[in-house]
Amino acid sequence: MLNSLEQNVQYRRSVMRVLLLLTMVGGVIFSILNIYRGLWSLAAVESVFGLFAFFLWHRIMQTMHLQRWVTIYLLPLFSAMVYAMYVPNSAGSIFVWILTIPVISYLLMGRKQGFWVSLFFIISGITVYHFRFIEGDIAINIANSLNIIISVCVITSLAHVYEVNREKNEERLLDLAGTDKLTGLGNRMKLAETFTLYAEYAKRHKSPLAVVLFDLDFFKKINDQHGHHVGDAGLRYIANFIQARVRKTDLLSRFGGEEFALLIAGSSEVNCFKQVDSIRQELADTHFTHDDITLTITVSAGMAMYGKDGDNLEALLLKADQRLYQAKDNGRNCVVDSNNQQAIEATLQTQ
Ligand SMILES: Nc1nc2c(ncn2[C@@H]2O[C@H](COP(=O)(O)OP(=O)(O)OP(=O)(O)O)[C@@H](O)[C@H]2O)c(=O)[nH]1
Repeated sequence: MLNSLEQNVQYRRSVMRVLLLLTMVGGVIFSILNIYRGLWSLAAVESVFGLFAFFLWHRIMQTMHLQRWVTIYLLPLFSAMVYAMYVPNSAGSIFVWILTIPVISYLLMGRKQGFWVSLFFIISGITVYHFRFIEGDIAINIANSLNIIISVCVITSLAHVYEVNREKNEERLLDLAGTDKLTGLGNRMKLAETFTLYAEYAKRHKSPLAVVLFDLDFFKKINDQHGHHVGDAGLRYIANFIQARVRKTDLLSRFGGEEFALLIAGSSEVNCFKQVDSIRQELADTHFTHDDITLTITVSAGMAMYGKDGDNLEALLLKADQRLYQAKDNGRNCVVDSNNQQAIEATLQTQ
């Protein structure tokens, strides 16, 4: 599953590909036409853009610096559109290309940059158009100017509204893709995305980051004895219970069937252990009631620390999972971290 950043990049790569193809075809056709008309400078600019588009054709699908290439390509392209109107003997119909600027810049640069780039080149385009093509009858000039300004406003507004809605829909879809339906918590995708950000921060600031795996004890019994709907309610109850006892910056996600993963950022190992253990203890002391059935649900947990136990999510989850299994072997309803791991191993061996 793609994260939000990658999703946006893929979409822009496809739009850029279409633009490059059109520029290559347009570059060839218009440079031949302009050579024929004796507009050498314009023909040279168009040929250069055709070649530039050809150069970018494969690169744009692989580059890590997509936005940089988009900017390097679009700013001279829009300048060339304005320049094409300025060249003596060029056709007034070139102005229709100016109308494509808001659509192209919103699609490729997003809402904010797209707006400013559109504004700058549209104003430049209109100014050059008036300077080159508007003369004679005042009434016709006013009508021409109004036509141009209104059509530019319509296209820019539509591009703006489209991009705002597209961004919102994309955000909503990614939100849904990262949410577990039963509990409303984040899922594995959300966990992986958040871990990437938190790990980057932890590395840079040398601050602690813990990965905790919780697993409900004897959960199968609850399903078997009281039905799946009670099991589901139990999962929601545990999700809310833990969520209410962690900080807003901690991320609780549903990792699998009856497993939850918790990322705790900025707390030392000792403090994380205390926090997780107090959640476990409080849960064991609390009753859960659903459909007149009252139960006590307990959890076992395994904890791993970024840096000490690994520097990627897979390694940390593996370590936390091993400790979770030790907690299960140790009789359940307990938390295992690197500090009590050896003591537990020793106890288990002497048994
Ligand atoms: N109600 C419900 N049950 C689920 C869901 N996902 C997984 N389960 C159940 O969770 C249970 C997990 O059982 P086990 O893996 O045997 O673990 P356990 O019974 O909790 O025992 P220990 O983990 O060893 O303490 C299975 O019965 C699954 O059907 C879910 O979304 N809803």
